[in-house]
Amino acid sequence: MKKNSALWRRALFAGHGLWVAAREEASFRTELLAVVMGVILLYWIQASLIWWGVGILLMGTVLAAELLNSAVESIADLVNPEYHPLVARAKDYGAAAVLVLSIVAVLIAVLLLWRRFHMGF
Ligand SMILES: Nc1ncnc2c1ncn2[C@@H]1O[C@H](COP(=O)(O)OP(=O)(O)OP(=O)(O)O)[C@@H](O)[C@H]1O
Repeated sequence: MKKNSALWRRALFAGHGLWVAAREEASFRTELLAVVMGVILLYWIQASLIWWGVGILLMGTVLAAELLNSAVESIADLVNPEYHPLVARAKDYGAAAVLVLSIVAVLIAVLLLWRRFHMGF
């Protein structure tokens, strides 16, 4: 496999990864839905620029973590398609990373709403 291909080709590979994840991974689709809801929420409460920045950063981080988790799952399934406790551990760690970031995102959304309706911006 040729390495370091042209930028446009690498962007195509990345776009293909996004497309496959959206098609194959239910968790990724759920998180895309959460991102749409997050954007609607930020728009609805007329969030300030800094909160838009925080929100976009968090949403992008959750999506990126899910993609990395899916990458780990694919490699684990390739290396060992049968049950193995280390595969379980690797997959559970990946899922835990996404869970931690998702909890952080929800807590920050609650903080944002609390600030918006109790203190304004
Ligand atoms: N080969 C395996 N060996 C041991 N445990 C496994 C194996 N495959 C899956 N598991 C267990 O099942 C869980 C779900 O794995 P699966 O590959 O189905 O991920 P998923 O449902 O796509 O999860 P996610 O929502 O994180 O993408 C893992 O976290 C792990 O505990």
